[in-house]
Amino acid sequence: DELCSKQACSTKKMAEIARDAILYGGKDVAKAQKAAEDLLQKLVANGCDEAKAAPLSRKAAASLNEARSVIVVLCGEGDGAQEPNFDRFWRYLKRSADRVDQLTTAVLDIGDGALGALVSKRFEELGSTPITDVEKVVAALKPTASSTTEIQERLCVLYASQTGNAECIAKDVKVEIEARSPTCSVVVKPLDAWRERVDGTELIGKGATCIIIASTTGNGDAPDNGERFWRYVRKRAQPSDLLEGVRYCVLGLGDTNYDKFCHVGKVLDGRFAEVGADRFYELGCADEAMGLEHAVDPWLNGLWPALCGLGLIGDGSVREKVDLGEPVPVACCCSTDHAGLLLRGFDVDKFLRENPRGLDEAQLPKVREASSAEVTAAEENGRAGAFSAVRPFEAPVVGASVLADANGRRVVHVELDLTASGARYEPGDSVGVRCPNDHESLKAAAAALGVKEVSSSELIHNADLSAAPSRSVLRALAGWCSDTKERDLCLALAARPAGKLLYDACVARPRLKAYELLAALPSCRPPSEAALAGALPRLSARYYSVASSPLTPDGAARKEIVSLCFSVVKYEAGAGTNAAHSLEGADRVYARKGLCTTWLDELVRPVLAGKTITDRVPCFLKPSEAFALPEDPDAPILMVGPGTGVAPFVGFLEHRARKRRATAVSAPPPPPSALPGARPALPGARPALPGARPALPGARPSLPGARPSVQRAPQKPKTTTTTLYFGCRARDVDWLYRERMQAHASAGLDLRLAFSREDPDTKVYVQHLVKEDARKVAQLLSDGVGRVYVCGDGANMARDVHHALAHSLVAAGKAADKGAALAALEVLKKDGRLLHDIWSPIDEYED
Ligand SMILES: Cc1cc2nc3c(=O)[nH]c(=O)nc-3n(C[C@H](O)[C@H](O)[C@H](O)COP(=O)(O)O)c2cc1C
Repeated sequence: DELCSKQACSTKKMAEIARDAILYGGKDVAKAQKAAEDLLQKLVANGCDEAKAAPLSRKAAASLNEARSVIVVLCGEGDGAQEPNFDRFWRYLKRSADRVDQLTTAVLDIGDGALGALVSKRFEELGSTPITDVEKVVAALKPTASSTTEIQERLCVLYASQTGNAECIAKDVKVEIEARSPTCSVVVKPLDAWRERVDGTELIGKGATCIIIASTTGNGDAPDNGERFWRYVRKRAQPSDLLEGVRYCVLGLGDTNYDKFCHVGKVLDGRFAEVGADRFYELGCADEAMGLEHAVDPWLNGLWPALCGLGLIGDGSVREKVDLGEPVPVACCCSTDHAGLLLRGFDVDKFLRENPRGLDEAQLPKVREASSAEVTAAEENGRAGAFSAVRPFEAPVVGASVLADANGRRVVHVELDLTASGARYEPGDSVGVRCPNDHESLKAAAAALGVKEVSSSELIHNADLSAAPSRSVLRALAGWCSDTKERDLCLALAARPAGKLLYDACVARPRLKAYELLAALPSCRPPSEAALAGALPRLSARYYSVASSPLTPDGAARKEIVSLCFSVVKYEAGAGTNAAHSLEGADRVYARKGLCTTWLDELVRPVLAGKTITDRVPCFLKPSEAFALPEDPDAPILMVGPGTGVAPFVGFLEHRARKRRATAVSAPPPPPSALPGARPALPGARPALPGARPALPGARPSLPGARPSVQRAPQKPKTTTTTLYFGCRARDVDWLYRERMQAHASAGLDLRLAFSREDPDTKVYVQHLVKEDARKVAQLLSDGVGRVYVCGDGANMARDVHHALAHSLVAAGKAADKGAALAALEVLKKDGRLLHDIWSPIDEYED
């Protein structure tokens, strides 16, 4: 009646009525009405109390252009022209030229279907979006969370993780929450999946409680799987209520060796609050330099009560109060030869008595199937082409050489052809390499699964079998053990704080790998490859700096052949355990290898022997905006890159030289006597030219074909706008890219070499040379244009070089004291004139 009647009823009012309405009509109007009302009940039950059911009318038709969504329920025959409950609506609709592009429509015909066909066709002509599925209409009509006071609780753990630490912690958090509240279901996703919907709302949407675990990578950058959200949330234009109704807390992971410690975590924590989200628990910042667990464990210990306070989980108090008490005597129980995880001396019964809930079955996670959807594609970048960590390019290997191979240190140079990928790289960029799990780990996985060989790509390429088993992995393995002792051991290792000592001895110190543990648990049988892959952390990409220029030698064209160099990682783990913990056998040393560098080294061995290989390297380009060369190939730059830290500078030097050639602004040729590798006149004197060996009595003879030594060069090349500080052990041992460096030095590069093991009395490092050159360094730092680049080990070298730079400023009178010098360096960093590409030594173990 309301709809059909009354001139008195305004169009606006009609629009309100028609909005979210079910309109019914047709010859058998009673039947249509009944169907409409049933539907209405369904809508109301779905929280859609704005919806109305009303008969079709002309005015209803006239106000469709203001409606959002309409369901038309029809029951008639033929074309319905004479049916009063349809006719006027239809006549208006037929003649109307008003577009209804905003409208979602569903037409339900419970008669012979003819009227429905007419109306549907007309709706479409006018631009509406048809929905044939009523459930979808119901969902479309359902009010958004903002218009209702009943907000559904959701708990999401979102991680931004480059090398897997944050991801592991996120998965552990889920397992822990579900153990405390078995009815609670937690979604764990990469941060970039924030738009995914659960129950119709986004993961970071109204009503969600979000635990964000975010590491920082690059130079204060977000990891690939959090980068899109990172950009989205920081946009200035975002409204101040963007995240209203979201409860959150943030755990940042970082490393104090880097400048912007936990930058991503800190910024996200502040930004969420700025855009209306409600912080329910304080920010945590974990430092990898100190050991992440020192901050992560206390932060997690505070998280449970905070979630409990929100009524989201149970208190789990019993488990948290247990303590290991006296150290449990335990034979160090892992072995790389897979002899078995021996429990000699580990008294499981005693452990159980002391930790009544330490091995709680409820801790066992539900088996989760692997889902590639969890890995969101990194945003495709123009320069990176269409390839990413998720979809790597299979690059042919077109060259390789060994740069050093002595004293247990092997450094390899590899050339990959990226042409077909469409990527366009620049010096300063990095290449991410996605290596698969190694044969040994896949063999162990196949044995545990009871199959001849592993076939699932998810397990071969995406799950990290070599990662240290985290608590969630331990719990998954426990759940798959039929032997109770093995199961209890896994749970004991996962129990916190009770099992920490055990974990340190058996997992952390020896750097036990997940597959080794799997191999040592004969009764552990994962139900499927997907289940095993799903329990493991993601096998992340390893990044290597580009060590080449995309320009052809004459600088005239581009060729996307990219060079990388890497040191084949080998190290020992396990030593140094505190004997006071009475852990037998804990002093055993384990030989460990880096996964990716070992794989790459093996892959390119035939190339080194002059053969062509068909194997490809799955990789993708990671462009760097900041760590880039200035446009002008003659702009002054100073580079500090010892060891493989020199890689980007090899690319820089090649690029500058080629660019100069192309623009015909090359440096004047060097004087003929300025030969790189020349000897200085006096013992201990600074070599006149790079690479010179001091003329000490008994010095090693020159290599065959080496140029004769010369005394101090009479004149330096004029162009010394480019300076490189390179360091290694000894010139004949690990001077990487020696010939290239010498060639560049001949063309004007000021090459400064620090050899740490040539003089038994004095170890010379790059920072010493930076200090020696205080005046020149200070001049470049304060000239307003020059740039300084530092690449390599962030723990020691980068810090010492930083102090050496500060020292230079003071020594040259450019800063009053060290404090002022450090402040000046901070300004230079902000201005993009002091740039770092550094890694922590721990990476050496992990790649
Ligand atoms: C290449 C690289 C760059 C990094 N840059 C930073 C940084 O700028 N600030 C910081 O606090 N930590 C930095 N870190 C340390 C990481 O945040 C830390 O290792 C963290 O545990 C990694 O967590 P993820 O495995 O979840 O990515 C960097 C680590 C690497 C390997």
